[in-house]
Amino acid sequence: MLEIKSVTCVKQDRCLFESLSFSLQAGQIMQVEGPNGAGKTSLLRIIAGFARADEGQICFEGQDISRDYDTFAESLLFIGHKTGVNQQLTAYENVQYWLQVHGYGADEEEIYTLLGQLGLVGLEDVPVRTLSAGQQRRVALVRLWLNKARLWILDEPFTALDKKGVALLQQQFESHLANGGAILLTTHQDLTTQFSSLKTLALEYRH
Ligand SMILES: Nc1ncnc2c1ncn2[C@@H]1O[C@H](COP(=O)(O)OP(=O)(O)OP(=O)(O)O)[C@@H](O)[C@H]1O
Repeated sequence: MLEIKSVTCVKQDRCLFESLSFSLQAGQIMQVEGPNGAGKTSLLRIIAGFARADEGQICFEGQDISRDYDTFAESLLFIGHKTGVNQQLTAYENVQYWLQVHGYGADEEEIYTLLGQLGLVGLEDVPVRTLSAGQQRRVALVRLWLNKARLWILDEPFTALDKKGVALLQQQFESHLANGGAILLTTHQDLTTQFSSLKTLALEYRH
C-alpha cells in the first residue's frame, strides 16, 4: 500500500534521517520510535504529504503521492499530536463539521451514540475548551470511527487517554487492520502484546 523510498530529511542543518526505506501493506501496523527530536513527527508529515523530503519518494498504491495528491488524500486520515479540534465548538459540532468537510454522512443519532460510546455522555454540547485533555483527545479520535480512509497516520494518539480509552482505541485499530487498513503511528505505548505483527521503525537522535 505505502512505500517509502530513500527518504532524507534535514532540519536546521541536522540530518534527521537519511535514505530511509520501508513499506507498509494492508492489514499492517507500524510504530515509529525514537527519542524526542529524532524526527518522528517530521517523518509522518512527509509521508502525509504536508512537508517535502529533501530526497526520496513516497508512493501510495505504486504512485508518487505528489502526482495526484487529492486521490491520496482521500485514502488518508492524519491526526496530529495537536488534536485539531476546534476549542470553541462543542464535541457534536466538531464531529458534524469534520463530516461535512470530508463528505461523510452520519445522522444526529449516530453521532450522539458514538460520542456516548467514547465516554462523552452529557458532554456532547459543551464547548470543547471546557473538557479535560483526555476528553478532548476522545473528541479528536471520533474521526477514527467515521472515516473510510485506508491509511491512518497518527501522531501520539494515546496521549492523555486513560486505560479504558487506550483499550477502545486499540480495539478500533484491530478492526481497521482486519478490514484491510494500515496504520502508521508514533506512541510511547507498548503495543507488542496487543499487536503481535507490529512492525517497528527506530529513529536515532543524530547530531
Ligand atoms: N518546521 C521546522 N523548522 C525547523 N526545524 C524543525 C521544524 N520541525 C521540526 N524541526 C526540528 O526537527 C527535529 C525533529 O523534530 P520532530 O518534531 O520531528 O521530532 P520528534 O521525534 O517527533 O520529537 P518528539 O518525540 O519530541 O515529538 C527537532 O530538532 C525540531 O527542532
